[in-house]
Amino acid sequence: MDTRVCIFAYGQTGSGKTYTMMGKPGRDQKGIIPRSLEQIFKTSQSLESQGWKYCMQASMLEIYNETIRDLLAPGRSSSEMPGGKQYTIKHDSQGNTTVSDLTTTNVFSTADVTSLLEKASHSRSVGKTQMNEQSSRSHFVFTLKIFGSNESTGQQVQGVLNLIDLAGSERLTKSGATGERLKETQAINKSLSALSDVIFAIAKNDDHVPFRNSKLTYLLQPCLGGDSKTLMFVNVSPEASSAGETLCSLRFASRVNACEIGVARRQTQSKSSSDNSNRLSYG
Ligand SMILES: Nc1ncnc2c1ncn2[C@@H]1O[C@H](COP(=O)(O)OP(=O)(O)OP(=O)(O)O)[C@@H](O)[C@H]1O
Repeated sequence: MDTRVCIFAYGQTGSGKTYTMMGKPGRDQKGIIPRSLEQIFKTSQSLESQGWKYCMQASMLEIYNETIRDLLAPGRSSSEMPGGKQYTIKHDSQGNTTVSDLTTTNVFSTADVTSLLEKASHSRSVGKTQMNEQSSRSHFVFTLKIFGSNESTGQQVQGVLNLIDLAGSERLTKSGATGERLKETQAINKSLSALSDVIFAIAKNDDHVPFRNSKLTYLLQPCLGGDSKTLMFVNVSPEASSAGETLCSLRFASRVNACEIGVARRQTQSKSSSDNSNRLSYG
């Protein structure tokens, strides 16, 4: 049985999505990723006394111009040309997702994850826009797979946590994008609108949900809707010059927040787990 969770950071370029998800390493300003991992490791340790043993596997990828890149691949650096391996996404009948050839690393502590995050941040596609000196030009997806087994009761549980730093939503004129940057911005905007199409199709209970319209939505298909839990942070910039973008982001947030897209069911039999959420939470 699987518990699947997605947490997104959405917003205009430079509004603090990466800061929200990663924090500032080394300055004790932790983001959602290190905080979640700390919590997970703490909880797994506290459950040891009840016979639970956990195995955790992390992977990190980015989707840049609709192409998957493995951020933990040996020898990977941001100067590498895109292309090379063609990573393909597969879902099995149980809703387990695999990406072919993607590096998956066993992690045993928060320190392990921190060093992987550092490695991944050096490999991420960044570029300079008028809005942000170090702008993320890709969607970043951190995935933690958790396998738990209880020696005394024989129970087994599985979970998947996806933490996603989306590429910045931005209007072409404002971002100052030309050439490659323009192509990137168009790809980003297209995939963000594919994400909202999927969310709203699930909310409306449409027969067809267009998961296949972008790599991001196809990758996350089993983790969106159904029994899964999804949370979205919307980051906005307080500057007056960003008012137009802020309004767009807030409009998007209020539409998303109005979505009730399913009932998140508790999937584990662990006596200690709480079941206080029966609604997918957006916004
Ligand atoms: N709450 C905050 N406190 C302190 N600094 C912040 C905060 N939010 C953002 N920053 C800083 O603002 C700058 C832009 O933030 P960040 O890179 O997180 O934006 P972003 O939304 O991820 O942008 P992009 O989409 O272009 O990648 C960074 O230098 C970041 O450290």
